[in-house]
Amino acid sequence: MAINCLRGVPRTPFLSKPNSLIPPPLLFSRRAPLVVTAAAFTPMSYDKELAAAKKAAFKLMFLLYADFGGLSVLGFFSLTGKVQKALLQSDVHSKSDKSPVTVADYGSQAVVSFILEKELPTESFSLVAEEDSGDLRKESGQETLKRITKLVNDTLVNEEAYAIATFSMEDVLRAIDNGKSEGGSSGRHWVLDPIDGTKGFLRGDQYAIALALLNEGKVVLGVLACPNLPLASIGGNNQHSSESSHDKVGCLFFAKVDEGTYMQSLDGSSPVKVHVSAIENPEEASFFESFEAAHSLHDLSSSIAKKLGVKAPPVRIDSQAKYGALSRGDGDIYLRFPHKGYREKIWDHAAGSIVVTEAGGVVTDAAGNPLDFSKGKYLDLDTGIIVTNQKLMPSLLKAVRASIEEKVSSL
Ligand SMILES: Nc1ncnc2c1ncn2[C@@H]1O[C@H](COP(=O)(O)O)[C@@H](O)[C@H]1OP(=O)(O)O
Ligand SMILES: [Mg+2]
Ligand SMILES: [Mg+2]
Ligand SMILES: [Mg+2]
Repeated sequence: MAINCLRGVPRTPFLSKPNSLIPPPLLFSRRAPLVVTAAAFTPMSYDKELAAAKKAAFKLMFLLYADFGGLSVLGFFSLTGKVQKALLQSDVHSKSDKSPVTVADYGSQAVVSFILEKELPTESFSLVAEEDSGDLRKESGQETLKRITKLVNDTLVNEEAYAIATFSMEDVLRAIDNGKSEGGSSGRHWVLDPIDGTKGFLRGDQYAIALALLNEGKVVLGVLACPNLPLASIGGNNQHSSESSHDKVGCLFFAKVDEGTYMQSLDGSSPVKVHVSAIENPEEASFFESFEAAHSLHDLSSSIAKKLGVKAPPVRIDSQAKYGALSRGDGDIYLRFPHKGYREKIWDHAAGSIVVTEAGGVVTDAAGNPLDFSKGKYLDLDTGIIVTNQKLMPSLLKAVRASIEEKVSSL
């Protein structure tokens, strides 16, 4: 089978829970009817939170953008883009699980942590994020820490409002360690994958900065910045492409609960609302899966695609860019079946899942259950993650069940 590998390249407002301090009979009494009801159902807009998350993601997009040439006028760079990019990609370390981590992963986590704290000073700050400072505190991590600190200072150089002349190495370590929260089902928690798809980043392929906010265990907003994703569709449908968008890369997706999903480019143009594809016939569908065979069972995906009658070859790309691409209808299905023993983390799916669901799609585990982000940093799920539009989901679930049963009985 030919493989398509991409390279380089208001509905009802959200209502808060009724105020539990108000005794239930009073809510319905004649003495205080309307006032209580209005106070009890204050809509939560998350406007401030979204603005802060977008600010952080845009800054990182500009910084990590594949070809900085046209953007240096904005004053974010002390180095030319190509040199900076080479530096970011050259300092690669291996974590205890053997996965790679770079100056960009650490730097991105520190920048997001600083910006959220500074932009939202009145809110209690909890961040569940992928990286920690353990290796950077060792003697062997000092050179890397210096590079990260320079990257953070270069990124935040124009932020006079933050009233910090320069960030020290200790400031950077503390900002990274802000990400140690465990999350859970109560209160608010930011969820961050500072570079999702580090392997794609290192290859010059797809990667994403993925930031989401949980409230009472539910994802209420998500921002997904994909610096290498073309503005034009990467699927066969090409519904968002125009002459000028063909060569442009750099897409930022954002979504708030019950308010839809939007996509914005780096050139300052207005956001456009996006929707998942409306395809109903699986034979016309195309599907995304991991570029890395070690991240997802490609043979299981191809068995599912065959059962569904999907004709197009898989589109294999790294990171949550798959969720972004699916949210604008570039493809119709995303299949993810990690190898046995792998535990999915919430930062690998929180932003992507709200971007897809607010665009009209459905995200479930292989048994059809919605993803539960309230259990701490891991997702506790059945076998894998499947994503598609509402029309295709019933037949996709049937094909997934049949393929998994076949696989189990062949063992
Ligand atoms: N062995 C693994 N199986 C599945 N996913 C993995 C594995 N190792 C790392 N990942 C994570 O999977 C995601 C990328 O998957 P893909 O590109 O295949 O969709 C990333 O979040 C990556 O982490 P990271 O954020 O460190 O890059
Ligand atoms: Mg990683
Ligand atoms: Mg990740
Ligand atoms: Mg990561």
